[in-house]
Amino acid sequence: MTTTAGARSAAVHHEPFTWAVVTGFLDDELAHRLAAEFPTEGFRVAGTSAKLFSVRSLVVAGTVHSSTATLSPAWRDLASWLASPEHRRAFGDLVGLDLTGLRIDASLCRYPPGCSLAPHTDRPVRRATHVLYLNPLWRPEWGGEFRVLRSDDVDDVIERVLPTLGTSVAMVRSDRSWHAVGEVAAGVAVERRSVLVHASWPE
Ligand SMILES: O=C(O)CCC(=O)C(=O)O
Ligand SMILES: [Fe+2]
Repeated sequence: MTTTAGARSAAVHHEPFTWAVVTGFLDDELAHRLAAEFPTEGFRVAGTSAKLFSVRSLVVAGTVHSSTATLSPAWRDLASWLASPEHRRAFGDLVGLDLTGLRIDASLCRYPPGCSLAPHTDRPVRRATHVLYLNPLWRPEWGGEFRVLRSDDVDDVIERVLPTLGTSVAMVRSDRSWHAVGEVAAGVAVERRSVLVHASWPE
């Protein structure tokens, strides 16, 4: 599995919580293959907003989910790598944490047009989150941007990150880790695709 060991990460910010926009976490060729082979079957609906997004498990509590057997080789390899000690270290390096002993979960996400995610900090069981975007082309007017927020106000924005292939966002959960996803514009012909990776406190 070819991943990029030294992700081309921008600065890690520590205010008002620890977050970073990371580029090149996955090798370019692999990222393009994953985007081209992004599955569209086997998802379940999730979320609480009017327009729901859908998710599909890749890794559950450090174990590759059985349903990945139906995915392409590139996606099966990604799932194995996400469940590996090498990935745990790479993820920990992004956010400056030792993730030893934490639970790792990963899932695929699809946001259809009209879908958004209201400001939230993630649940306290989360220790750190890494969201990798799988959209080869994304225009700013399509919305769907990740918003790093200063508060629970959706317009109190520190940074907007377009969900383009090769970009990802890593953050450490805290009571101040406010973030949101802008609404994917109604009428765009694409959906917003991502892989959501969590390190959680053991239950
Ligand atoms: O998709 C994103 O950019 C962020 C998703 C998120 O914050 C979440 O699912 O908790
Ligand atoms: Fe979140």
